[in-house]
Amino acid sequence: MDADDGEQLSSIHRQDLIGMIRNAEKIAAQQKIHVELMEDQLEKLQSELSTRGGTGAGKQDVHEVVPLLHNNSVHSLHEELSSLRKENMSLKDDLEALKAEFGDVKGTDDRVLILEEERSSLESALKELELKLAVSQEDVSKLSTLKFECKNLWEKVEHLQALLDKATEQADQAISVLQQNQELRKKVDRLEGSLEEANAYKSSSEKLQQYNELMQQKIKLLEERLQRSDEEIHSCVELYQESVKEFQETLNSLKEESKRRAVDEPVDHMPWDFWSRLLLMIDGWFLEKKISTNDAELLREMVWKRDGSICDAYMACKEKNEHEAIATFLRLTSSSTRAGLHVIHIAAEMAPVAKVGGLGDVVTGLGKALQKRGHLVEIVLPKYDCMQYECIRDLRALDVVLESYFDGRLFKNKVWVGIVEGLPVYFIEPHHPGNFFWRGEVYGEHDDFKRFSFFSRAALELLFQAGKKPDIIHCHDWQTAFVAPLYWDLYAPKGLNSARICFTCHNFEYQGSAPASELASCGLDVHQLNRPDRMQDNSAHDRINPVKGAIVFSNIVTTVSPTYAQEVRTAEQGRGLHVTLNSHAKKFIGILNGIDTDVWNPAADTSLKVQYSANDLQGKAENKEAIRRHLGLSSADVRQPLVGCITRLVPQKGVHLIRHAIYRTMELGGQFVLLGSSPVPHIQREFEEIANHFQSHKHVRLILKYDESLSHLIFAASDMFIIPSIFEPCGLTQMIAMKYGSVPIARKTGGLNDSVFDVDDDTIPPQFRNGFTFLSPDEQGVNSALERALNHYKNNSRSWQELVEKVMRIDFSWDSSASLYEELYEKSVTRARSARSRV
Ligand SMILES: Nc1ncnc2c1ncn2[C@@H]1O[C@H](COP(=O)(O)OP(=O)(O)O)[C@@H](O)[C@H]1O
Repeated sequence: MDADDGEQLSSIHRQDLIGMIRNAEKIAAQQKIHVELMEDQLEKLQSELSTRGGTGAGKQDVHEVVPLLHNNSVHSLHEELSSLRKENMSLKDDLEALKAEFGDVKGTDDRVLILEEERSSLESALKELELKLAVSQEDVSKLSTLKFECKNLWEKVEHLQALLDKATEQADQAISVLQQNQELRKKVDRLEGSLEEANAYKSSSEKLQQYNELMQQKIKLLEERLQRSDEEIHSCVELYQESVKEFQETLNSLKEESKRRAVDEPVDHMPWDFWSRLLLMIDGWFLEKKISTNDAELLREMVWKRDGSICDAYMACKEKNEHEAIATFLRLTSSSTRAGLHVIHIAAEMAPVAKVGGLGDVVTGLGKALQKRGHLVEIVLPKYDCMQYECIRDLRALDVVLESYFDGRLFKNKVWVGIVEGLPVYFIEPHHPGNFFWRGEVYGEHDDFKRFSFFSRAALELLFQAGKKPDIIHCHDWQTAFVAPLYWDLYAPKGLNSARICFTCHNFEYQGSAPASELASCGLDVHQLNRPDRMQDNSAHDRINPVKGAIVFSNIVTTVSPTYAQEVRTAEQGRGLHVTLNSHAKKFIGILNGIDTDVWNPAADTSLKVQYSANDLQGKAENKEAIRRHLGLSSADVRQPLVGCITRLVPQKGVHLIRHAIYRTMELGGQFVLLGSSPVPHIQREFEEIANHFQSHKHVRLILKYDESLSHLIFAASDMFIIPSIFEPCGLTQMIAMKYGSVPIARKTGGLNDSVFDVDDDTIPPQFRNGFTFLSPDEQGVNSALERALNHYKNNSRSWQELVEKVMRIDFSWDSSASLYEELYEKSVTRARSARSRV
């Protein structure tokens, strides 16, 4: 509107100015004409005057009149003229000024044009704004409907929230009911267990009663017989005297025979390495087709019996070439008798060459213990790139190619032999493009299922092609669980049928289940095996479960402690397999692991600063001092208790309770050393932060790595050892700790419950009490045991020392556990033999 006004004003002003100019010009023109007319009149008058002045007489008059006239009119004319001129001049000036003003007006015109353009652009912008206004008005109307809807929704949400609150309340009630149910379930399970035991006890006491009656009858008979024989005795005395003579003669002949037998006694002075080397040499000859199956079998048995003649033969041909050596050995292949069982372990771990956890310790410890008891024990392992090769003696590749089936074709394998801890070991190196055991790790690869199903099949193929006739094939954990179905489905029909299968599950948390189709790669029939009573996973029907397969297909199923064997038969700890275990309960048993006392013996442990024993504990104190110095901990107080912990840092081990124990020990005035590492990144990070926090602390140190020799030092140096596991199938560290005089503080679960008994528990016979235990897996639980232990240590040093000596003397060797395995093996083999002979 302003622009319009301006424009209007300026156009009026302009027109006025033009009008004024035009008027001025008109007036100027008229004035000019007027001036010209006046000038013409003036000229005419002048010429008239000059004419009149020429006549004489008359001139005087005229001169008199004319000058008057002339003077007046000319003067007025002049005045008129000059005023006209002035007027004209001022008009000209005005004209000039008007022209200048006109020029300004023209400039104004241009500005007006620009303003005009601006106005039109403003106009279009205005239109746009109007449009937008219209749109936003529409939006506003929509918004108000939305607001309305929103309000409605809000009311509904509030209503739902109320319902949710109600539902949560009900769910809480349901959970508490569920928990009560679980408690009840547990109680029922326990009662069932007790009932079973009571039944067993009842039946055995009934048998005992029958037996007593029988015995009494027998005693009666014997008494009668005794009376009769009294009478006979007299007559016999004579005979006896005669017999004495005869006996003397027999005795002499027996002495002779015993002398002869002594020559055939097993050679005990040769180390196990020697016998294993002999065995591998014979197997090598057989696989390289240099000796026959029969000869190999006979020679193996001689080695197995530690026969003196085969030892002599080896000594005799030490310097000879292979051909002569074979000839010497073949001369020995005369008749021989069987001594013990032939046991072959197929496993993914073996300490110390390929150890990740307790499984490795079991394979070696049990293997050595069985070997000592007179059984022939062999181990089959994958040939990992990351093995401790320095722990293998006489490692060599056999000149033979072992072909085994996988994914529809045959793959070549290289077979290596070597001796580990005195045991003969076969290492299988697959020539498969997957480079299965060339990963720098034992486990944790994306294709573990493939890697270990391949290995299980190749291991059986090796036994088959080597013509072995084992009594027991013992497989471990899900990695070699495939052996059980492979043996019965594929190898027993081929002729490798002498064996019973024993499967040991070291931890039911790891079951290796996979999509069913993956089972076909190793040659198993998916269709036949993916069934609820065979290998089908109990919670996912399109998956197969190798551990379940081994439970179903093995003759003996064991786990690593009696308490864990009970625990895994419940829904909570069986991880889905409790149903399977319960339906195969007859062949399922828990046997507590032992520890390898050749490796874990403070009196002979070369990793220690000073060796020591229960009879002389001075060395233990020196090791404590040494580790404090080594780790930069304070040594100011010799009596300050040191708590140790060596573990994989995984949830099973109660990592949050370990963390709590570190801080609580510090508060109670103790020192804490943790050695451990975690495959779980966030746990590893969390402990790295704690380690950094205590980096230069005087009383706490965390070493986050795997370090075998440091572990020996910590066991020896610590006064107490904490194991707050959430669940623990067996656990070895509590036993190792005790062997080294470190008193265990442990949660009552699995194998810990079978090996650690509380010093304050009156229900346990005093001779078995050996540590501090707690039941509830929480901080209060840890505190209660930790505080009791530290108080005992501080306030009763005499009694503490007695406790240390006592725990060091407990026998945790493999001897008793190996004898239980031996018994299981023998029973199973005997059953199979009698079944075969019946057929
Ligand atoms: N960081 C470590 N460094 C050295 N040895 C370790 C470490 N962590 C665990 N170990 C050893 O591994 C074995 C653990 O066996 P066990 O107690 O049965 O637990 P798991 O088999 O569940 O790991 C023990 O011999 C223990 O000394």
